[in-house]
Amino acid sequence: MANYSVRNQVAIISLCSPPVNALSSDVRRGILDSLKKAEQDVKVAAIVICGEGRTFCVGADITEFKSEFKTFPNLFELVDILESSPKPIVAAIHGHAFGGGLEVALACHYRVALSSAKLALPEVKLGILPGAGGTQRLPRLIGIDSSMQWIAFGDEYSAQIAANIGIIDRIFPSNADILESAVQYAQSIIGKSLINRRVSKLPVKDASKVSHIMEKYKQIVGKKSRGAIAPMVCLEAIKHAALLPYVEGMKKERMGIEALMGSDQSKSLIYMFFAERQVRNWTIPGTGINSKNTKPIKVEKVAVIGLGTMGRGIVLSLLKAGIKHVSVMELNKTARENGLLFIKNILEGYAARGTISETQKRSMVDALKPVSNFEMLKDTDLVIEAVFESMSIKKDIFAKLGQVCKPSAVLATNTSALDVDEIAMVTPKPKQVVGMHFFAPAHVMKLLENVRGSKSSPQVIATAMNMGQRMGKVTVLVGNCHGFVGNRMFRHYTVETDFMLEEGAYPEQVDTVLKKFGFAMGRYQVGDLSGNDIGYRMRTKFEMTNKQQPPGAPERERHGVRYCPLADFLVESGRLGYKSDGKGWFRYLGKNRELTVDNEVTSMIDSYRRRNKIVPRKINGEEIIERALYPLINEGFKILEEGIASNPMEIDLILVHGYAWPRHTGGPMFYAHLIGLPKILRVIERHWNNAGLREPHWEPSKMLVRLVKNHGNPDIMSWTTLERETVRSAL
Ligand SMILES: CCC/C=C/C(=O)SCCNC(=O)CCNC(=O)[C@H](O)C(C)(C)COP(=O)([O-])OP(=O)([O-])OC[C@H]1O[C@@H](n2cnc3c(N)ncnc32)[C@H](O)[C@@H]1OP(=O)([O-])[O-]
Repeated sequence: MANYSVRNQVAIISLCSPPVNALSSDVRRGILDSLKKAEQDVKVAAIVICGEGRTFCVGADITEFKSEFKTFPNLFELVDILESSPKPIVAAIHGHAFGGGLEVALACHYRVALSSAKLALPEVKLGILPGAGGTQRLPRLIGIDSSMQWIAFGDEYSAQIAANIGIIDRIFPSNADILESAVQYAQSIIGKSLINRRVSKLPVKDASKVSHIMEKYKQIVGKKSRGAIAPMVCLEAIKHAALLPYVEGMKKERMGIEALMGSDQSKSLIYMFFAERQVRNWTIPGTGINSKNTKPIKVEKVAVIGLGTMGRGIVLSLLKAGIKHVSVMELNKTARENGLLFIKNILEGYAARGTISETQKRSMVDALKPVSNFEMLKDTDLVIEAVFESMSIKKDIFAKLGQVCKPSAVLATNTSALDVDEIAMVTPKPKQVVGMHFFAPAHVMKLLENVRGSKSSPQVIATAMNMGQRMGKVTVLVGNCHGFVGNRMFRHYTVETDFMLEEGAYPEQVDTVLKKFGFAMGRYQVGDLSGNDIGYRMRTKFEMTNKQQPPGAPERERHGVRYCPLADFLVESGRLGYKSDGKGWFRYLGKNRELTVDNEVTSMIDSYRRRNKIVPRKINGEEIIERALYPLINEGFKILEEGIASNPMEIDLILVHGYAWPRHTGGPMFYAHLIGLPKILRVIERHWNNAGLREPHWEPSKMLVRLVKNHGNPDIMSWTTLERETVRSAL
C-alpha cells in the first residue's frame, strides 16, 4: 500500500510494503489513489514520492510476475500516469531505487537522493528488461551509451554517479532526513514549468551514433553474457529509443518484456534470485536443527594458517568482512612475506579504486597479526586451516590446534575433498571441527561450501555459516563425502568429456558446444587455465595415471572401470596449460594468449585412437551436452538422496557460483527440471544399459528413478518432500 499525507503544500506519497517496498499490485493501486487525491486537492502544489523503512523501492514484486500485466495499473501504465501529472512530482530516494523503483523515479519530474543511495535497472539479471519505460526514458536522460551500460548489465551505481550523469537532480548527505529534504526541495520548484521535466518528451542526445554504440555493446554482451537472451533484447529496446518516437518505442519495449517474461531463462534467473536468499536458512536434513534454532558463537578473533593462494584470499575476505583481529600463520618465511605483500597490495588497489577508504585500508592492515607459533592462537575464536591438500599435514595441524586452542574455538579446514571426520578425530573435541571449502581466488569467488562433519556441533556449523554470510559469500551447508558437492559432481563432467575425445570429438568441438550452452569457457580451456596437473595430482593419489601403470596393463581401464588416459599423456608431455609456455589442450599464442588448436594435441589423440583401434565417429552437439551434463545431474540426485545437500537449490548455487555453470539455466538441477526428468532418466538409463559397471557414473540415481516412476516430472520444489514420503511409505 501507499500512505498519504500533506505538509506545507506538498503531498507525500510513501510506499509502504516491508521489507523493501516492492511494487505489488496493492502498492501500485495505493500510488495511483494517492496521486488522484493530490491532484484534486487545491492546497497541494507539489508531490513527493518516497519509501518507508530502509529503502525507496526495489522494483516490481517478483512474486507477482505472473499477474504483472493483468491488474490495473500495471507498472507501465502507472509510469505514464505519473509523468503526465500536472503537479510536479519529486522522487525522494534513499536505500535502493532498483528496477521498477527507478522507473517510477524516472517518470517523476525531479529526483533527489541521499548520497548513500544506490540505483540500478537490474531486470536483465532476472532475464527480463526494464519494461516500465526504463529502456525509453533512461536514454533520453543519459544517452544511448550509458543506458546500454546500465541496462544490459544491470549493475548498481551510487547516487553520486547517477547525479554526475544527470539522473539525480540533487544529492543530500547520507545522514540527512530524506523526506524533510525532499519536501523542502519540492517547495523550491513549485510554480516552475514542467516542459523540460517530462523525460519521455526529451530527445535522445547521442541518437545519431546508435548503430556504432549498439555494435560495441553487442560484442561486449556476446562475451560477458554468453548464451543469455535478455541482454540482447535490452540493447534492441534501447536502440528503438533512438530510432522511434516514445510511444512507438514503448510498444517495442512491451513486446520485448512479453517475450522474455516467463521464458525458461527468466524462470531460471528468478529461481537463482530466491535460491540465494533461501540458502541462508540452512538445515541439517533429518535432525530438526536449522538456522532458526541455532545460534553462532561470537567471533572476534580469527586465525588463518597458510598464506598460499587460498590463505591469502581467505585473509582478504575476513578483512573485508570487518574482522578486526586476523592472525596469520605461515612458517615458510618467503611464503609469509609474499603472502603479506600480496594482501597489502590488494588492499592498496581497493583504496586506489575507492572500493574502501584510506581509513578502512589502514584499519585492515592493522588487523593483520602475523604469528609464529601455535601457542599464539590460544584465544582465537575461529581458526581456518588453508595449507597444502595433504591429510597428514592437516592432521598434524589439527592435533596441535586441539592442544592449544580454547575449548570453544571453532576449527575449520579449507579442504576441497578430504574427509573432515578423519581430520576432526585427531582433536580432543571433534565437535568443534567443520569444513570451510573456499574457492580460489577466495577474495573474489562468491561461493563458500561449508562441510558438516558427522560430529560437528550445531553451534559450530552455525558459526561457519554466519562467518560465510558476514564475508558476503553465498554460503551453502553440505554433508561430508569425497569432493563434497561441487567436486564430486564435476568429476563426471571431465571423465565423460574425455571419453568423447576418445570416440571422435576434439577439445575445440567440445568447448565450442559448452560455450554455446553458456559456460564462459569450455572444459578444456578451464583445464589449461587452472593447470592440468591439478587433476593429475589427484589421479596420482589413486594410482590411476598412465605412468603409474605396470607394463602391459590395459591402457583404457583402471580398477576394472573405463578410463581415458589422454589427460595423463598431456601432463606427462609437459603440457600443463597456460603456465607451461601456453601449452595445454590448446596452444596460447602471443601477448594476448590467443587460443589456437595445436596439431600436436590432435596428433596425440589420433595416434591414441589408432593404437587402440578406435574408429572415430561424428559426435554432435546434442550428444556432447547430454554426456557432459547428465552424469553430473545424476550425481546431484545421488547427493540429494544421501542428504549431502538438503535441497536442489543448494546444489545449483554451488555449481553456478563455484564452477561457472551458466546462471541463466538455473544450475544443473533446475536445468534438469526444465528439460524434464523423464528425458534425463531415459538418456542416463540408455548409457547405463550400454556401459554397465564399466562406467559407474551412469548408474541411475534411485531417487531420480523413484521420482519419475511415481510422479513423472514433479516440480523441483517438491523433489525432496516427495522422496521423503516415498522412502517413508516403503519402510
Ligand atoms: C514488470 C515491469 C518491469 C519492472 C521489473 C522490475 O522491477 S523487476 C525487479 C527489479 N529489481 C530487482 O531485481 C531487485 C531485487 N532485489 C535485490 O537485488 C535486493 O533485494 C536489494 C539489493 C535491493 C536489497 O538487498 P538486501 O540484502 O537488503 O535484501 P534482500 O535481498 O535480502 O531482500 C529482502 C527480502 O525482500 C525480498 N525481495 C527483494 N526484492 C524483491 C522484489 N523485487 N520482489 C519481491 N521480493 C523482493 C527478498 O526475497 C527478501 O525476502 P526474504 O528472503 O527476506 O523472504
